[in-house]
Amino acid sequence: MLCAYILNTTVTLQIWSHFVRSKLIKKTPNRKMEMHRLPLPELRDDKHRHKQCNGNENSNRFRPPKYKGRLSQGGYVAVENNNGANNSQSLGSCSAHNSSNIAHAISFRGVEFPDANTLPASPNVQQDASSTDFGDQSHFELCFERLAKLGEGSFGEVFQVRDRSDGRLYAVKISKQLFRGEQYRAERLEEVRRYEEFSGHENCIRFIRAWEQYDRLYMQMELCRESLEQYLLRCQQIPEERIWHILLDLLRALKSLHDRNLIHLDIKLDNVLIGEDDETCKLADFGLVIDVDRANSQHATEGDSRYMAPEILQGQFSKAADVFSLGIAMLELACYMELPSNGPLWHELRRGILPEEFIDKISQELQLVIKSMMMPDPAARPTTDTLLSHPKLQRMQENQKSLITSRSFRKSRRVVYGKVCNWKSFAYRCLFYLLEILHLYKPISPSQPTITPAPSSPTTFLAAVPRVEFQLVGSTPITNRDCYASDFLTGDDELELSKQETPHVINSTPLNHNQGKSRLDSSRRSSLGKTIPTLELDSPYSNVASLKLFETSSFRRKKLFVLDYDDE
Ligand SMILES: Nc1ncnc2c1ncn2[C@@H]1O[C@H](COP(=O)(O)OP(=O)(O)OP(=O)(O)O)[C@@H](O)[C@H]1O
Ligand SMILES: [Mg+2]
Repeated sequence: MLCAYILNTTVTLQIWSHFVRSKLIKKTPNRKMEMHRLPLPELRDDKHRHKQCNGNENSNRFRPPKYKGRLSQGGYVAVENNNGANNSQSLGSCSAHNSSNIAHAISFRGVEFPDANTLPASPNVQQDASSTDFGDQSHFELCFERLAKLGEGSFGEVFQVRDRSDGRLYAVKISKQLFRGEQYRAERLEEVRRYEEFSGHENCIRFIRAWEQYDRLYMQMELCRESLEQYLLRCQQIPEERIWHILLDLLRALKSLHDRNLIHLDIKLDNVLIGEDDETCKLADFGLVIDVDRANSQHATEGDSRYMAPEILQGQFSKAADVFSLGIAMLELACYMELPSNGPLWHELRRGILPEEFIDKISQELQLVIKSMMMPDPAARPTTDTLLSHPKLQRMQENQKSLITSRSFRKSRRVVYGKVCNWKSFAYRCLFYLLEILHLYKPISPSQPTITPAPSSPTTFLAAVPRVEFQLVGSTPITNRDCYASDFLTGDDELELSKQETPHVINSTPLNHNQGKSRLDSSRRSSLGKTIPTLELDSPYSNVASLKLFETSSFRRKKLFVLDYDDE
């Protein structure tokens, strides 16, 4: 009996001591104990990670610590999203301790660019701010609609997206690998610093913002048409004048890097993008950019072997290496030549032997420039400044300058004229107002428009129909921008096309300026055009026009509603 009592008391005491110990440990965690736990295996799959973080508070222990505020040595600002609702967007299913699940803005721009240090609230969050359960949706998924994949490199995947807040199109690069550790993360974040640094340059990609979430880096930037690689594959034969322009753009971009003692180390056709204007070339992918001095003292990463300068094999990193890469890229572009990544031809190209069957296709002037850029000895290669002072490139720069001057002159003339017109109309209005007060002028009261029966002549018909303003969406086929629905429609409700019983399509202003015709050749028209069945073209002028719906081939894929005129 006594034994049973003692045993019972011991067990109870043990349970109590265990309970008290576990409570104490929870309040004051034993750091040593935590540190001696075996590390968790790194999980690559996001889904697995999320499941784990649901059930395990310590799942974030072996992730790199998150920096809050500015680092001492020229560090970055990693700011938690200021929007309260946004902060909780990914906490719906994960522990609040998991800071990598919260989207952090990344910026090196400092306090003078407050926008860069905060993430905009996602439209979904604004809609339902009371709710904290946003599921597993990341900031990217909440704020952007993913439209297409634009490309992929060794570090990231790039998507064409639509920003839900402003409806505009952008490119977002998402790092392919999860941050493996603080060193790897710091390397990836360096790209943000460089993108921000060169964002204002005409020949570098315009950068919007960056953030990190779920141990990945996201970079939002301007959307470009295509890379030079894609452009070359599409065009194959690029006119030499265009090659010179591309060279000029890239030399300018490279000069701005070299002036800051930085080297790109990854110049190649894939990393040059063509801007929205379809002309300007922009340098992208600043992932390997490094300070020249640091490159030789520390480990710098070499880029694509097809474009690599020979001295990189000996670990010599210099500005001349970038000049070599640009030279060989120009050779590829001008001669439509596939560059080897190794083998005898690789070595020949680096000994200054350029295959004649390719190089003979281009002018002596361009040949000399490319050969000088590809000199085996880095010290013998021209600098970006020397290259920019080449007579041909000088002439081109002067032409561009005078073009810009005349363009800005025309623009300012338009602005001044607009302002004068505004003042004129303001003065007239004042005058009429004064005359009205003095009873010297009486404004005519608007009368109800009367719709006359069917016209006997086109001119009387046109005068009778009230003019409803109608703006054609999209690009160029018809240059007179303002067309009027009443020019080609009749009926009770001019704007509802489907309700039109027998609409009249008449020979109106757009036809007189028959610009749409030259844009699309007839074969393309017949394949793209879809006549709208509800429109019967029984007007006296229907022999000249029909209404068609086109889909443009522009990369923005806007649906355009254009008028097309059939002659037959
Ligand atoms: N802003 C953009 N607009 C359109 N396409 C883009 C844009 N940025 C990148 N791309 C496309 O995505 C591809 C990969 O992008 P990027 O070169 O930045 O990735 P990466 O992983 O760093 O590449 P790399 O293997 O060269 O290091 C580019 O070659 C280009 O085709
Ligand atoms: Mg790249």
